[in-house]
Amino acid sequence: MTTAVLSIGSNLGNRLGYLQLAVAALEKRVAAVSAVYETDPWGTVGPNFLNAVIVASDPKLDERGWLGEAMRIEALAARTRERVWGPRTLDVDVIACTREDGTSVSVADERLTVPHPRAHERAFVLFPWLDVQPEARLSVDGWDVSVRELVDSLVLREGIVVRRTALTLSFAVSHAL
Ligand SMILES: Nc1ncnc2c1ncn2[C@@H]1O[C@H](COP(=O)(O)OP(=O)(O)OP(=O)(O)O)[C@@H](O)[C@H]1O
Ligand SMILES: Nc1nc2c(c(=O)[nH]1)N=C(CO)CN2
Repeated sequence: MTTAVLSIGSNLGNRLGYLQLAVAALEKRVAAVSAVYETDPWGTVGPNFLNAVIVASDPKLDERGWLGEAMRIEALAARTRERVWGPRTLDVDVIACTREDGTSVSVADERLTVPHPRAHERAFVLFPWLDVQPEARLSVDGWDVSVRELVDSLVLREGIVVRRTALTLSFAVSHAL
């Protein structure tokens, strides 16, 4: 059993519909879903994104299984990769992964890096993450830091660059996994 923090984003087509597709595709494994945020493109140009964060648990998946799920769900949204960080119907990233005993997964190879190596500098990940795990912590360059502190320092440096919307994503509540 592992629990994953997944970041979802869309800036092409029916953005809210694609985020909802991602939540629905995870079915009863979804434990929590953040608010939906409208965000300026970070590190790229193009249309604004809608972003959110999902917490999901699965008794059978490890971190590589979650990457497989992320890719499966992107394929459901007909995600294409024309250029790096180009507009996309749906992006699903594995931000962090925790084992049943509470320990955090740490891996880095050519296919998968967890925690996600750029999560700590992305307001579009950190703000929604705090909605669903207010006490979340993240390993950054080997240092264990609170996500709230990361958000506070981002706000000091860049100001508020994400906007919480009234849009919502619905999910099936599971009581027994
Ligand atoms: N934690 C992770 N989550 C998702 N993909 C990852 C992760 N670590 C490594 N990858 C690899 O990154 C590859 C490229 O992913 P993708 O094209 O979605 O990048 P991106 O989301 O546009 O950029 P970024 O990784 O900066 O968010 C994937 O094929 C996957 O193998
Ligand atoms: N606002 C925002 N900017 C981005 C996003 C994203 O989801 N939201 N994803 C990126 C590559 O994964 C690059 N830049």
